[in-house]
Amino acid sequence: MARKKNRSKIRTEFRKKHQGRARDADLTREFKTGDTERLADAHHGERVSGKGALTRHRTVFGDAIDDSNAGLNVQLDSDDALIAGRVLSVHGLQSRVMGDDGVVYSCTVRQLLKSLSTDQRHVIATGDRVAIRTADNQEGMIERVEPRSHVLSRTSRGRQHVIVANVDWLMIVTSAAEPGLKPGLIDRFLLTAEHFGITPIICINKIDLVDAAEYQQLVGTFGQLGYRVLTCSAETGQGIDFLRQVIANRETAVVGQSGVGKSSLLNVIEPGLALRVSSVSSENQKGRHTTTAAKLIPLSSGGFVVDTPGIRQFQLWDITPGEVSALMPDLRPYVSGCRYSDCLHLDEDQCVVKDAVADGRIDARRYDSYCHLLEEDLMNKGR
Ligand SMILES: Nc1nc2c(ncn2[C@@H]2O[C@H](COP(=O)(O)OP(=O)(O)OP(=O)(O)O)[C@@H](O)[C@H]2O)c(=O)[nH]1
Ligand SMILES: [Zn+2]
Repeated sequence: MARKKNRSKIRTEFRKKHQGRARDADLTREFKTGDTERLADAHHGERVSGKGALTRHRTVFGDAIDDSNAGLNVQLDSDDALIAGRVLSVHGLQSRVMGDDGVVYSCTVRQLLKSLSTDQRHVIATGDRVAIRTADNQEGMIERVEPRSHVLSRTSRGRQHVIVANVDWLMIVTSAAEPGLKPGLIDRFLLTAEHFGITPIICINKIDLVDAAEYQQLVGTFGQLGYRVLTCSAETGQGIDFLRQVIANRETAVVGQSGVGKSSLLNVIEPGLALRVSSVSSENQKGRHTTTAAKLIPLSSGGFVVDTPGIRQFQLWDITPGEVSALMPDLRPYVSGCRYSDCLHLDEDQCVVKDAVADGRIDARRYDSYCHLLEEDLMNKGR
């Protein structure tokens, strides 16, 4: 009996050991024969092919080796350890990466990654989650880019240009007064959020300047559509604790018209940031999105905000007229009932959306906003 037990134990141990070796052998074979690297990369999420000397193959596949293989990792040289980090900003071939150790490293990009053929103009985007190999001097090399979740991007000459990657929230800042609230602008930013699959939060700032009751109906309309709306004041501090909680441990892109108080809000959310607050906006930021790079700002509560001129005015770059109604949760349920499958719900016959507006099932202001957007912005594009 004792012998039996022993044998089964030995078999189990042998199997474990053997499986470990097989896995190791597979990895080694892949790279030793490896003039073609097949980083059909569980990490990068893209099929990749290219050439390169892969002396550090175990590191590349580091996460793919499961715990039962921990023994293999122990044998690695200590300098083979990669640090996870977030790309704070990209400047040409250099990126600033905040490592999980809290240190900001100036990083280059590994040659193999640079040579990857992707749809993006740059392999690395602000907000990317990366694995870096570091040296003592706060310099490093980006070895791996993790798959991106939501991105804000725009298409330029047929190529997707990622402005910022891995964004959770789109914080749409408006002001109750000075400048007065523009619901149509909120609608546009909501479409942007819907288009990119990013959760919007509508912040009505400068609530100290008005009677909050004025906005109850508007807040109600957005709330009924399932959007989160909050009123706040950077001046009095109203709503700030809540806002701080909402964005803690998230990545939040901040958008909104000039002068609504974006910098002021961020300064009270994160004392010490000292973002410039301007009483009058003198800068015309139109078109600046083409040149202004996004920057991630770490928050002490965890998470990051992205606040750059290029993102602030960010809206509707890649949305076509036909897509808009599907991005509006109040119009969406009706669109399939229209007579024409390509109905734009403007002047067409037997339009179910227009019927729903006529009998109050769709808010008339929202429909108005939809018409304005299509007729004045999207259908005039390029004129
Ligand atoms: N009364 C009041 N004034 C505010 C509030 N928040 C900001 N302001 C004022 O509004 C003005 C504009 O604030 P900013 O924070 O610079 O606005 P911004 O949205 O960052 O503007 P840009 O940088 O031009 O995009 C400043 O004079 C602020 O002091 C608020 O909650 N209440
Ligand atoms: Zn229609």
